[in-house]
Amino acid sequence: MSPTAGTAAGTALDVAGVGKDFRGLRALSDVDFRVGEGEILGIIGPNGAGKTTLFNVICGALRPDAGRVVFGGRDITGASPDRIARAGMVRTFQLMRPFGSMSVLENVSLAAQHRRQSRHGLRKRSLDVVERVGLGEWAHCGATELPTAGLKRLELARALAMRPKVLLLDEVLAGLVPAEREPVLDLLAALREEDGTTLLFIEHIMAAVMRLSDRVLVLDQGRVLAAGSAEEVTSDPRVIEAYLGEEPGGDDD
Ligand SMILES: Nc1ncnc2c1ncn2[C@@H]1O[C@H](COP(=O)(O)OP(=O)(O)OP(=O)(O)O)[C@@H](O)[C@H]1O
Repeated sequence: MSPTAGTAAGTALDVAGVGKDFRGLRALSDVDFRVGEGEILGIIGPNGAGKTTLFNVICGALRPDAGRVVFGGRDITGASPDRIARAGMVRTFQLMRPFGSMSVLENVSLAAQHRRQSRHGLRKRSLDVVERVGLGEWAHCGATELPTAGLKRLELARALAMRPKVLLLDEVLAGLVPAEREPVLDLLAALREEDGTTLLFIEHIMAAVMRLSDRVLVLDQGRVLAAGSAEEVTSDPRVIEAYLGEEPGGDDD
């Protein structure tokens, strides 16, 4: 990871001209955007728009064919996911993959080991995070005993245990009923308010996008179709045609 000149102060993430092809299929094309420190960016777009591919490129799971990714002033294009996570950019996955033979706390501790800390510090950090996501009562239960909402919280806890500066959330609300979504949204808002965490979140549930985002990026066919406040993008006729028109509101997606 080499320092990159010219990154504006206060920019957490700079994605510049990113392109990605899968055997001739253009999944991302010239994607450009910046995220400020402590900003919350919602990412929306139709199925296949390239949202998850974008996360994979940012987090090092995929190497882009063009462009670069600069995190905290350092060019991380092509760095390994592990190295990027250690540097403080962490993602959650749409499909949760906890270690079923381990307890909730053990799963979180394992993630916490990514950041160097004492044994005592590690246990304390893991317990704090388990409490924070509301899984305190489940700490010593097997991870596979958790209901869907609990698995989502565990996925979030594992990411938080790595003390992210930038957190990328891939449909963290999917599969939750509205009453289960509220505490997760409150937690995400608190992460920014209390910890200053920068958040990027892919989401189909527009009520959540409207509530949480400072800014919204709309992807369509691998390109940035629009970017702006939630109000701006949701009233943009191109966005309505490409995405919102097909599934208005999306509250129970
Ligand atoms: N590993 C891969 N190999 C080949 N094609 C891929 C691969 N990953 C994604 N794609 C294709 O790239 C395009 C973008 O997919 P991606 O999963 O990034 O979209 P998305 O916006 O996240 O969609 P969804 O909302 O359905 O999750 C799609 O056409 C998809 O089929």
